[in-house]
Amino acid sequence: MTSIEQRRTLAIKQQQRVVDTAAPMYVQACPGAGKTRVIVERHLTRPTTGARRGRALVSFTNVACAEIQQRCTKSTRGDLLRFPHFVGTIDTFLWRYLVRPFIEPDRRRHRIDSWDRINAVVTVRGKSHDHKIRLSDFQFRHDLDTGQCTAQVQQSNRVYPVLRQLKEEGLVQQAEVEAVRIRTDYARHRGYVTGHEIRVLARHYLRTRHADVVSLLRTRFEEIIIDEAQDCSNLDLAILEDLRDGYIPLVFIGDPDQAIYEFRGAEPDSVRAFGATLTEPIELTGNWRSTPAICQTAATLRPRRFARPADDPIGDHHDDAMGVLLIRANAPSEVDAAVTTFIAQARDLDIPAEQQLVLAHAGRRLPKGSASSSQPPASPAAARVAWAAAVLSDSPPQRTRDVAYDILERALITFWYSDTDGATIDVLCDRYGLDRIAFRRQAARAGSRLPGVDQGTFTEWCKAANSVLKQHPPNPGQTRASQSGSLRAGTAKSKAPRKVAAVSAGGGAGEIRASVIHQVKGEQADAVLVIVPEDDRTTGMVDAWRSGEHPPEVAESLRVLYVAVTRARRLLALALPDSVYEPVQNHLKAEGVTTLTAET
Ligand SMILES: Nc1ncnc2c1ncn2[C@@H]1O[C@H](COP(=O)(O)OP(=O)(O)OP(=O)(O)O)[C@@H](O)[C@H]1O
Repeated sequence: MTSIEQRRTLAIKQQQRVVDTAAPMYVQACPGAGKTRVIVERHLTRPTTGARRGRALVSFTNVACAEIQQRCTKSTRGDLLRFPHFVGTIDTFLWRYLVRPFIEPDRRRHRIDSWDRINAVVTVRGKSHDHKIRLSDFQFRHDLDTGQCTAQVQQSNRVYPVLRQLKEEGLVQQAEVEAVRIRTDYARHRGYVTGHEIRVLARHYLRTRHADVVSLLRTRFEEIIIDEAQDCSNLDLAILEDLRDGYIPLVFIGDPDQAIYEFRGAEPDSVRAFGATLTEPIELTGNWRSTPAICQTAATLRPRRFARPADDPIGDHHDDAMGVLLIRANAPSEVDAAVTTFIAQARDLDIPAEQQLVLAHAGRRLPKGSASSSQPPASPAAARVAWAAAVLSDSPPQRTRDVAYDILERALITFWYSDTDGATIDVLCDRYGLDRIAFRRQAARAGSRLPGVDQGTFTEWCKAANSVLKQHPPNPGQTRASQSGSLRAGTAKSKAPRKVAAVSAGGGAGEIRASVIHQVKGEQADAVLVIVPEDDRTTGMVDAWRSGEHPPEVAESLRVLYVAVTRARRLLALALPDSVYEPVQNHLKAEGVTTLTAET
């Protein structure tokens, strides 16, 4: 048996190879392999040629970009984040280098990072009332052959209540068709572009002005590193194929087993196939994050056709003998008891609350009252303003603060000028002659004077909030266009404002965090509880897990489970219904995974 030092040396050698090898390169990394560290190291140590030629580090989320930024800054190399380099999201990269320079002068486009920036909402007429879902709650897919766009509601805590109603009334498909219609209208007729349109345009310019696009990129970048490559959609891969064919050096680094955006066309086979056109994969197989039992459990979840030995646990918990905790939880009501058991076990291991994470595939499976505070409610406007007031009183991260100010600014403009949908705050400021910076200051002042969310009913809160808005006219001497922009409690009249705002008390401090799995990609926690629900797919999914043959209808569910399991550093707990409890337990045991049982 090789010693831990030897195993770490091997893993560091693998990482070093990725740092040193010239592009093009395909890197297939296991969970916890330290991809970000390797990418930053490459950026720190490999020179670029020429003062105006840099490296592009492209990722899919702001969180991943922030991590890269933090590490460069920590190494006192903040210069590596600026010109001629690029560190940012794929959306910004495509916009800045493949779209914006080529837009025809007569076709104005306004880039927005989310459809929430123009308050775009999909309305579907229901039996008793209209159902509203934010356009940002849909995922879009582009058919490469026909150019046709389709939409799907994205699972999240905030979308669940309305999604349930739509399902009950058989209106989901209608909502999705309407989402495509609204999106097309905003993009075609008003020139707004978000990630999807940017990709469609990038592909268009790659086809119509291929030589120009490729020449710009080759002059500007030594290489382009694509992090979290498993999230590439079919459209992203088509764009990357064009870049590869233009001899642009690509470093394509990811973990296809963690591909969980199949609807967008992020299919692990396509990601692997594209990677293989660059080079033979360089593998990172050392897991710096998890215990041996967690690495073994992850290995059981990979499809047989890509089976490989469990990744090597080489981090701080490499010799932690803790087994995987199995908890029975049948009815949704038993989930709370499972969480209590999990917390008790985590406490026994001295794992603090902020290192405990409860995960489920869909928001409705999470324990009651555990809604995440980081996203505002979908509607009504008054609930969003209450959310903004509540989160701003708790020193939120910059991104949450920006969303909150955006909501307050919109509330103020709506209060004074009525309808604001379909335009960004910048456009509205232009329209009404407001100084953008002064207006943000005013919205911040109004926000700080909004009533607290812990007293009275929501009707009372709205009344008090309206009088605050009334004291903040955007222009001196302003009169209201109409009364229609006042905040209204709607059906939440007698509810507590905090509940309507969906913000947990104390901003979640000291409380356990719960999330849908899609929202914790790339993160880690000392203790993770994964809730496996009882539904019509559970048995099929567990059968596939046991056999290693993953048919298409459950393959992505198993990858989602894989992502969840691999977030854990020390304690992994699975809450399982009776129907699959024994099969999972037996399977893990047969695969040599130590399990612990707990009755709730
Ligand atoms: N060479 C190393 N020495 C010590 N710790 C390391 C090393 N490489 C990575 N780590 C640590 O391992 C942990 C996992 O790294 P990271 O989060 O970058 O993994 P990842 O490859 O992005 O995983 P995933 O895809 O599962 O999110 C981090 O805490 C990181 O600091």
